[in-house]
Amino acid sequence: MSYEKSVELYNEACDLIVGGVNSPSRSFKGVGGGTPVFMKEGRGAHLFDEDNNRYIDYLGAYGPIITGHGHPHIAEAINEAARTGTLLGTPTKWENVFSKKLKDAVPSLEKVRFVNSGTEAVMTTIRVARAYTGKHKIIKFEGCYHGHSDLVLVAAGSGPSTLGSPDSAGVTPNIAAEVITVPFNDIDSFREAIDRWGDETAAVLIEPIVGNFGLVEPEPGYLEEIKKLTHESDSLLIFDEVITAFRFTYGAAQNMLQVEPDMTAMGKIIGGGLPIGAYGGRVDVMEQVAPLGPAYQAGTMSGNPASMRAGIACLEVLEKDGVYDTLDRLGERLETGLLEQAEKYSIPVTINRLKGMFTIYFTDETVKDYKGAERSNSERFSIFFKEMLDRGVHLAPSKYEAWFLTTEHSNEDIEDTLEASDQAFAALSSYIY
Ligand SMILES: Cc1ncc(COP(=O)(O)O)c(C=O)c1O
Ligand SMILES: NCC(=O)CCC(=O)O
Repeated sequence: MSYEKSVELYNEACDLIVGGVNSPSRSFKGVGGGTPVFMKEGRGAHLFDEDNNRYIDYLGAYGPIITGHGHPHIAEAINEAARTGTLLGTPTKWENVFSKKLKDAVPSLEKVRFVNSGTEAVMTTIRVARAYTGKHKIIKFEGCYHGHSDLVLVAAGSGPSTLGSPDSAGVTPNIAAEVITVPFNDIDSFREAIDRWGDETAAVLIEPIVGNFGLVEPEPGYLEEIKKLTHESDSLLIFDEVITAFRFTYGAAQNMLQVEPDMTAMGKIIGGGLPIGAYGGRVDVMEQVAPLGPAYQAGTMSGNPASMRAGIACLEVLEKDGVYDTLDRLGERLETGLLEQAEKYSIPVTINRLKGMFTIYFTDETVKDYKGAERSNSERFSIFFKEMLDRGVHLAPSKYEAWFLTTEHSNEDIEDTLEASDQAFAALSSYIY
């Protein structure tokens, strides 16, 4: 495949934009370097780059694009918002319509607030928890990523881990000292942390199903025990469902897992591809927020009609019968095919999958925490990634991310992907053996 135009654009971008990208996850540093592909169009399950190469897309823009690129129902909602005012600076009925839709799907959201990104949503839940409890520290889990606000850039997975800096520079030691980190799926470590720090802990912040050191599910009973211990120490439980909300079911992961947090942060899918974040939870906790309470949070762009209407339209697509079963069926076919091929070429892999989201780890061990994901083979992932890209399959350029299926992937896309992966595994085995 020729990437001439991407190379040209990337060189130009490097002169103009720091690192040539507007989010570090988009650089190819995590896969040994190279030129990120410049896309000019997305259509359904496919992307088209500036050199007119076509890709089957499994990046899904890092998760939001669950209904495929340019979905007509969402496009129509955005067009309508463009015609009638993208930003009015007053309340609009769309905020009510959308809040009600979210609340109906996720009952723990007694009250909500819309913001503009997952980062903002999580950042604010922490502030609100501090206001409510009068305590300062938070407990988070190693390798979970919660956006780029200061407090959560400690032991962060995803982009920070990919670039080898899970603890960001520029976060002051005082702030870092407010964060206690424990390994995911290890209840004894959590118990020790809460025994030691519970009296000072405002909130326990967790991805109930992890998406940032690949996809990792909680072990049975783990979240229930976390919730019990958190409440025993008069701290609040916050679920970061920025990736997981509306990913596996029409609702949040908490609906499936049957564990309700005190507050939830959301983003990605609920914006239908436009910038969005939302947080919500128990009414007595949420009433800490201005103008009712003393915790300040605001936003010029918050609740803008375009994001609201795109989000509502996206949920209207997702609430149709059979959407999540289809994602599951396509995911299962891919998982089975990839495992068969890996075995054929004697390449040890582990796949963690839930419905239409999965991660392939180049390791023979079960991956249940960040350390396990970290031990998986980076070099093999990088080779596989590039071989797939060259064959028109677009994945996230990091072993810590996931593949995301959309409602627009067809059986043919899956079979074409498996044809490409068979060749990618063959090429990889020639590097190894
Ligand atoms: C679980 C989780 N929380 C928060 C964020 C931050 O969201 P955003 O990139 O919209 O700020 C992300 C982004 O990937 C995420 O995966
Ligand atoms: N899983 C982590 C992300 O999706 C981050 C995307 C970005 O920061 O560009």
